[in-house]
Amino acid sequence: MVPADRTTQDPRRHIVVHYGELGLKGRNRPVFLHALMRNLERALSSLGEGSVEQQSGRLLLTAPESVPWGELEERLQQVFGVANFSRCWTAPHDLEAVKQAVSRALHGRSFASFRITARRAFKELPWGSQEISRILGTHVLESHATKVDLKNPELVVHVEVIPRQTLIYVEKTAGAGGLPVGTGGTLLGLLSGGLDSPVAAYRMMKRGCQVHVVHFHSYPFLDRASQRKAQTLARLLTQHQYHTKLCMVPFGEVQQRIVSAVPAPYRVVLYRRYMLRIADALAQQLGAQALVTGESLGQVASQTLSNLSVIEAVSTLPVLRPLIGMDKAEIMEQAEAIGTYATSILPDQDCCTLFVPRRPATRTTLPDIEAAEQALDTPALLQLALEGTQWITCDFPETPAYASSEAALEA
Ligand SMILES: Nc1ncnc2c1ncn2[C@@H]1O[C@H](COP(=O)(O)OP(=O)(O)OP(=O)(O)O)[C@@H](O)[C@H]1O
Repeated sequence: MVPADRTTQDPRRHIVVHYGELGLKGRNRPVFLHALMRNLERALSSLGEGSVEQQSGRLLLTAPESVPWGELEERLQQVFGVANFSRCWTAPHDLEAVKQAVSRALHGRSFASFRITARRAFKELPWGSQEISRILGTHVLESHATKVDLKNPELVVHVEVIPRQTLIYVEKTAGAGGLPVGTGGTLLGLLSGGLDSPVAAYRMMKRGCQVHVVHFHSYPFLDRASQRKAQTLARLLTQHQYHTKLCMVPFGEVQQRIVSAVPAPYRVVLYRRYMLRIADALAQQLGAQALVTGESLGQVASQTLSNLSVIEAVSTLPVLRPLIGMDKAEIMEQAEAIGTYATSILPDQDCCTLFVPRRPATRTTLPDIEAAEQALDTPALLQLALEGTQWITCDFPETPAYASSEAALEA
């Protein structure tokens, strides 16, 4: 069977992108559209010369014909703000040309039944939607052994008449939904090597935020496994936002001081409070407006309501917890769907497994915890961690700078 696109003389692939929630944005819509167009350009930037153009409530993309459709599909499915997209064929406002474009779109396909769905975003033409459907329906019946089925067709031929041309497409691929990254502000996500925090970061990216990430590790007390996982996870997340800063914070020394000065049941809450203090300072440097964690109510001892409020009391920024009401099974399902599951379940020793007490306190109070912290020199601990922080930049498509920072970590 000859692939459909071989018959066209046009050396470019055309793609029509429909956006969902963005269309409801009223007078702010241009800002959201601009961000979506910029993100689509970035997503396709390494695939050769192409273009992204806005036309009448949809976006039209071109890419070199040599790029396999599967590769384009994979890239476009990662762009937030896209409701669906389709490979399309274009024709001028001329019915004979439209018929030819329909033939090109259907070339090599066999289907038992079909329907034409015509829409006009441009009404200054003599033919209406019904007439277009009738003429093109007859054309398809003449060229294919098939029948019309308006209710349950095997194939839907979409025809959209827009001001400068007519678009024809037959298959829609669902997009990622959400809002374009860059429209919701900047956040700093606390990224462990585990299952929950990458999902939390993803959910905020889907709402249009740029999420930089911070990972706390206990090297050289523990090996580098958690750092490698955090780096792989940051790289996976970068496919959706194109640029991520990953801060690697040495935390082992801080933990040792906590262990030596504070009653064992309080350790985990104190670890978290110091993580948030450090993250808060890094967020200020990054211009981030809030922190994000993968906490979910009741999942472990540090995630009871009383402990969560004692922990967040140290942050000057809002602490967002997009997974707070989700079950572990739901989070795991999401991790699978976004491609982080396989990395998250790789064995590692998270820094918080170091010196974990047998019976962590599940109901701490702020006065008790603040009294316990009196035994610690908090500014000195923060300085120690911040001075040792390593900054890694992840870009998508990947750059040599990323490869070199990764090599440095391996050393
Ligand atoms: N080593 C770490 N580096 C960065 N953030 C961390 C680290 N450990 C924990 N966190 C943050 O604290 C949250 C709660 O961690 P905790 O270990 O209590 O729960 P968890 O359910 O195992 O989370 P996760 O699956 O994300 O590791 C994490 O979701 C993450 O946002």
